[in-house]
Amino acid sequence: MVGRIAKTGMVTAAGAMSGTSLDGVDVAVLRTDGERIDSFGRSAYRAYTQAERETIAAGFGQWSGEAVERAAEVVDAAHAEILAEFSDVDVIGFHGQTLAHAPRTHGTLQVGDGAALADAVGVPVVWDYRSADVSLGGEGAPLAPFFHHACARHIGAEAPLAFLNLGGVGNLTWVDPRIARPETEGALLAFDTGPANAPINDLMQARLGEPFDKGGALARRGTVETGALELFLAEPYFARMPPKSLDRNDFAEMIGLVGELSDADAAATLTAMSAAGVTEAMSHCPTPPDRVLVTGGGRLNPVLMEMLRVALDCPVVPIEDVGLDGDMLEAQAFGYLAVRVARGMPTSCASTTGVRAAVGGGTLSHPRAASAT
Ligand SMILES: Nc1ncnc2c1ncn2[C@@H]1O[C@H](COP(=O)(O)OP(=O)(O)OP(=O)(O)O)[C@@H](O)[C@H]1O
Ligand SMILES: CC(=O)N[C@H]1[C@@H]2OC[C@@H](O2)[C@@H](O)[C@@H]1O[C@H](C)C(=O)O
Repeated sequence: MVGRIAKTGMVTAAGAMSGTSLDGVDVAVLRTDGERIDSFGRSAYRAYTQAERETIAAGFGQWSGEAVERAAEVVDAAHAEILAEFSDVDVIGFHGQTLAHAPRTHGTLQVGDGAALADAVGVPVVWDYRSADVSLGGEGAPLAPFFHHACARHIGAEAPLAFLNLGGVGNLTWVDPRIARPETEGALLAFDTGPANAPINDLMQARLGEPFDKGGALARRGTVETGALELFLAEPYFARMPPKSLDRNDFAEMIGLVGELSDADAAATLTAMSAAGVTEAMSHCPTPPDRVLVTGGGRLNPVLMEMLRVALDCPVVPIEDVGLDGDMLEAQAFGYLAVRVARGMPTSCASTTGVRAAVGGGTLSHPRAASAT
């Protein structure tokens, strides 16, 4: 039936992700049955303009009101534009844009209207991935771990390994690929490691009017201020047992810790903080992973990568080393999860978000014209 998703077999999904660093929208296609990855397909990127970025950023940390509505309009329009080129897929996974995330108190907010997007593109859309998990007591994040598990099996990994996403916020997934189902106890442990690029970007913007520290060039010229690093590591977040998750700006005050330092020393110290969050995280892994596969923009920062290599006891490599796409992994994840949601399969469990029982989070919206047939 037009606009319906086959109940079995491989389907083609496009995932769309707008991450916390607000560079733009990533879209990536894959073929999957919601369990196994068959193949990866084409991808596309739609950058936000500076004006769009500012409109979305004005909504950060807010739960409702005009700034949130304006941000949602920008997110909807950008996604409708880029996804118009993907109307040939069976299902779209639409993450939306996280504006605020406080699972224990307020909940979690990803703006973007998946029902309207389904109508606009003419393809079923899975969206609002995090709310169900939060309403059942989970953190609502991270959600990529079930996909990381599928990736580990796809690349033929035979021993526990870790996926590290270094976006605005960092998140780590420890995977035992020998366990067939991600929701089985012992297959996964996942949580946010701490800030990754967000404080570095904020520093660069505030001090130099640049969006990020390209190639870690500024940090490379600086010296790490160990006093500030120690204060950072005293944050109770690091001692907390996982699962745990963060909002983009939860560590925004870190900029204050480096306020008196030169630009280069401040950049070096914030970069060291990101690496230290990951080092702390490794101590929570059930067994030492045999390697860490790094995804997200932070893998392109050689200073951050060097700090991780010095601190960790196993190889730390960009995820391209195993043939995966570090720019598109999150978009692929939400395409993969869309198929799972459409087929009633779980997308998170106690060891990824802390939710009591495995849950399939996400709303499936069919294009209205198609569902009327
Ligand atoms: N060449 C580079 N050198 C240094 N840093 C880089 C480079 N390229 C990207 N980055 C950093 O990576 C960031 C983008 O990372 P990414 O696209 O993974 O974030 P995101 O997906 O928006 O975040 P999240 O995963 O938290 O939602 C940039 O804002 C920048 O800080
Ligand atoms: C609430 C939210 O949007 N969290 C994001 C953010 O960006 C990285 C980290 O914090 C992770 O928890 C999550 O994104 C990835 C894609 C995830 O859910 O796996």
